[in-house]
Amino acid sequence: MHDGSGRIVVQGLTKQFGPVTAVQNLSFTVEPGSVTGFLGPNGAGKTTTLRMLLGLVTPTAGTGLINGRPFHQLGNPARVVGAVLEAQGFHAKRSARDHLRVYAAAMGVPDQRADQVLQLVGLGAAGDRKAGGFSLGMKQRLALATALLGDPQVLVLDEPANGLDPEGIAWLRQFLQSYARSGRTVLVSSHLLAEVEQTVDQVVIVSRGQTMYYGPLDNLRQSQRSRVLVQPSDTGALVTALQADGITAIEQVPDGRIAVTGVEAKQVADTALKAGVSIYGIQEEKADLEQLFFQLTNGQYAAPGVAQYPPQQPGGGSGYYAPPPGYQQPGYPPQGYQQQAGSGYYAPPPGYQQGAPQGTPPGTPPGTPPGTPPGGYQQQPPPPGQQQPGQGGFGGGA
Ligand SMILES: Nc1ncnc2c1ncn2[C@@H]1O[C@H](COP(=O)(O)OP(=O)(O)OP(=O)(O)O)[C@@H](O)[C@H]1O
Repeated sequence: MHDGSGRIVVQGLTKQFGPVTAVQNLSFTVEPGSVTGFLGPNGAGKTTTLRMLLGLVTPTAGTGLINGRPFHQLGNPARVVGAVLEAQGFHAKRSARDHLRVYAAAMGVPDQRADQVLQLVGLGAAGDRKAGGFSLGMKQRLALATALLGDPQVLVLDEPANGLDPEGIAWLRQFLQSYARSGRTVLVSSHLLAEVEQTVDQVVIVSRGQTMYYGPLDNLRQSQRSRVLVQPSDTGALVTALQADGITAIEQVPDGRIAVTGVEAKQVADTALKAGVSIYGIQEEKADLEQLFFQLTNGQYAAPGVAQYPPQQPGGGSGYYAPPPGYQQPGYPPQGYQQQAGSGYYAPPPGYQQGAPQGTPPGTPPGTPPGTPPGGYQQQPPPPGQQQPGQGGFGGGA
């Protein structure tokens, strides 16, 4: 019926709702044994993608496969895929245990499994309580318990941290990681990078229905480029001197300082000294991951207090303003990621790809060295020793 690989393959998925392109040519692969974060701001197309993957929405184009099959060809899909799209739909007057027993019967697993999954999600003491009286966080846990009933090989969760308190979020992190470490596949969406940052092995970052980054979070982290903020006695003279030294990624920040990207403070200070320019203040600054996420998803430079300037015109005018690292003009493809040397200032962060062209799905495995060019992303061959459904020992099985 299916290949038992536990792999999710999204290939060229597209969904058009009338004039709205909710998802556009999205491609990625989620391997077993890993947690993949599916990240993007509100309206980016995450839920629509998950709904297509789970057979709830018909794609306009492309495919979403689990174990090599579309969802509706999985046979007893609840035994293969556990999914939570929203923590709703509980009968308010039914106890958590009874709710789970109804689902257990429908998918052919024994009643006792209800108590097992209640324990698993930390609701062991709340089994007799009516779901209608549950907090949002408890409903999230109950929804997760429902998804776990069939001891599925693949977990697909849409914003599972919504409504969870910090302790609940910490618990969820640990839970998802151990689930993946047992050889299962976990795909979890969020609009907050910080929420999943400590959990995920790789991320698919989407914006306006398109892939903005796909790869290990570490690669994105290592792509952060520092810049030097400097307060010179003579801005024009320092800029000229820097340019003469071949340093062209320079911008002005609103407080009057200039920001120089891709160099160390010492280099800027040495150039200033050579040019007879005094330095009144100098500081190295590193963009954090959250800023990179904003850049990728909003097309805006998110650092507070930093103005956006048009790209430098070769040889033209005052000509020393350049966009900050990673800056993207609104629209697509983003303009901020261009070649590093020569005409442009910015390299794409490792893993960045332009719209995931159909037929060449990316598939960089965790651990790919930083700096791997987008062209290096290829679909991975099946890893050896794939877990078969029902194996893996997490949660005891049904
Ligand atoms: N059934 C529908 N009919 C029309 N438009 C839709 C439908 N479902 C989603 N959309 C639109 O598709 C786009 C993507 O929505 P989607 O819910 O997939 O985004 P999302 O990333 O999950 O956002 P959120 O984090 O807010 O849930 C939005 O512009 C949304 O309005």
